[in-house]
Amino acid sequence: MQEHELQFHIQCKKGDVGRYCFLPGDPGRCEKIAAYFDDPHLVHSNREYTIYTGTLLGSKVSVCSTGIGGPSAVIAMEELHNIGADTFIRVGTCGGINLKVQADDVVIATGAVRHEGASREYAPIEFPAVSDYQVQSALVQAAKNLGKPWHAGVVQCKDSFYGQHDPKRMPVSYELLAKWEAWKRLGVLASEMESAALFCCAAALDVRCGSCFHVIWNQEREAAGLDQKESHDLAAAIEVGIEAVKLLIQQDKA
Ligand SMILES: O=P(O)(O)O[C@H]1O[C@H](CO)[C@@H](O)[C@H]1O
Ligand SMILES: O=c1cc[nH]c(=O)[nH]1
Repeated sequence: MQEHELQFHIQCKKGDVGRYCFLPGDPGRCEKIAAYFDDPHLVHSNREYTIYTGTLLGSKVSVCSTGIGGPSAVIAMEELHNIGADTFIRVGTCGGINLKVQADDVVIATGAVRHEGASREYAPIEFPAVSDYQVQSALVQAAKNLGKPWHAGVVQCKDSFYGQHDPKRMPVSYELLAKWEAWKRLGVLASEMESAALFCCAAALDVRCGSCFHVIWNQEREAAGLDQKESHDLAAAIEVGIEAVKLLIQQDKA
């Protein structure tokens, strides 16, 4: 598809989006992220894809929601890349796994477990789903600059939200429970759904991608009787993402 044509799913064309794109799952998060831009405007909304564009430090930036799961996330990345985007930051939510990860913390992904399907159509399973080093470093620096509680490490991605939260009821519980135990023993920080596919798609397209997350809860802390906290205020994760893009814009200009 040509860059001047409307992209099939996001219904945008070259000029509509910036080089830097935020990728939340929830379309309702786009307006909240765009509120941090200078001169934000709604570009288009189609299916799960809602797109706003504005500027940060004078550079054009956009936010495009991706919906839930890898397949729709990589469609967004492919089509945004077709029309000029080359730097992506997923600002998502996750559920903690590692006991040190608490509700309201910010998790920054260094890599993602590929327990999902979409990444397999980009890279053989031996290939690691890792975030871009520059984006990852900018996210860590941003969390430090803003004084937010943060953790950097591996996140787990899967295709079934209820396979994470109610694995015993699934016919393949033997596999889900055994692998979940492995993620715990390997120190995996948290569970979400899109980064593995996005990181592999980014490698295939030769673009930069990183992820940061708001921790909603931690089912392992709850199971251990440590707490039952739940938080739905994503402000810290959004602010870390915005600050990271500002750092990247400054580095790219230099
Ligand atoms: O809040 P978002 O960004 O959608 O991210 C997480 O929330 C959804 C599941 O509730 C999945 O998309 C998961 O990755
Ligand atoms: O527990 C959670 C929370 C958000 N997203 C997930 O995929 N899992």
